[in-house]
Amino acid sequence: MLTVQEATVPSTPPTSSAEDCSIVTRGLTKRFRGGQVAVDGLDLAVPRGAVFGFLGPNGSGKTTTIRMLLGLAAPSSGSWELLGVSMPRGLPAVLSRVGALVEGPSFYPYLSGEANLRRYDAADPAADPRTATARIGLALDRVGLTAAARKRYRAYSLGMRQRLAIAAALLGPRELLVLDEPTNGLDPQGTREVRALVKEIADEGTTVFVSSHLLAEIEQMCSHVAVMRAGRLVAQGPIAELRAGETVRIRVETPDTAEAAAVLAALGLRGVRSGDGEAGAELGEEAPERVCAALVAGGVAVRGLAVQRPSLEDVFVGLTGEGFDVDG
Ligand SMILES: Nc1ncnc2c1ncn2[C@@H]1O[C@H](COP(=O)(O)OP(=O)(O)OP(=O)(O)O)[C@@H](O)[C@H]1O
Repeated sequence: MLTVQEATVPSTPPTSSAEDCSIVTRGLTKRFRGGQVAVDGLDLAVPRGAVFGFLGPNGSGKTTTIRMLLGLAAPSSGSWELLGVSMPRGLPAVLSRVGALVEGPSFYPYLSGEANLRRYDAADPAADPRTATARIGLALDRVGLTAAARKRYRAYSLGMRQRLAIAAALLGPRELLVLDEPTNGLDPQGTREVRALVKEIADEGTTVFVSSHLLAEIEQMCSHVAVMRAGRLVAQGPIAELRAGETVRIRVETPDTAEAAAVLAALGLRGVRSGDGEAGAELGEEAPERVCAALVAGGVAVRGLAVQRPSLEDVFVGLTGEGFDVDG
């Protein structure tokens, strides 16, 4: 279920039932001491098994929300559930089922990846030292670092470093993985590695909640998205549903613009436009190859034909009436 909310209108709770969700928030709000409202009445519903993109420009409240979800910051008002358990009371019971990468763990450059994980695990009072070796081996395997386990951390590439940080969040079996801007500061190769890893982890059945200020990244990685702006939720839902409302257009490059427009109109296509060496229309249910055949049969010299799908950014602009002003 896609919900779109005006930044100025109080948000309505999403309709997904709480049992089907790994994260639910109701009216979650954080007001800092100076009076600044960083998160304002947030109603999130993160379905189990989703790769849920939490998207918003820098300063829109993503980290503050994640910190509240994990019990690292106290909300000013509102409530939330993780894995169906009411928080913050249930935190001790639930946290071992939740892996998180928020303020990236600091690793020792002179120790190997494996030794770093060993230290990290030893610092967790909830982790059983008797199973440490097996769990560390499994976590390294999951992030594809088994071969580099004995290599010193300082010799790791940026992507390997971030994968090790994710391994640290996977030192036990997790039902939910929360990643705050996991590709921040990575080169394109590292970004690809992390993106592929997130997909693999999700394929194994773990719900992944991942924040980013990069729309393209969320688009490539996630099944669902929530968009934040200035502490408020602007839209949330499955990306496929966001896309379902989009208008796909067909564009013909031709010197015969008037004739092309006539053929498009004769096919019953809506929104026909022509001029400046091209003609176009909304594709609707029509197949592009049929449009092409009709143009050629109609004597139109077709120099180029393109099906234009709006980017997710265009969809958001259409939904919210505003641009999505983010870096990258
Ligand atoms: N401890 C704090 N005290 C006062 N204001 C804060 C505090 N932490 C965050 N803020 C403010 O709250 C707002 C939301 O910040 P937050 O870090 O949650 O945003 P974000 O979307 O995660 O951005 P970024 O990607 O830059 O971290 C910002 O305006 C920020 O300056």
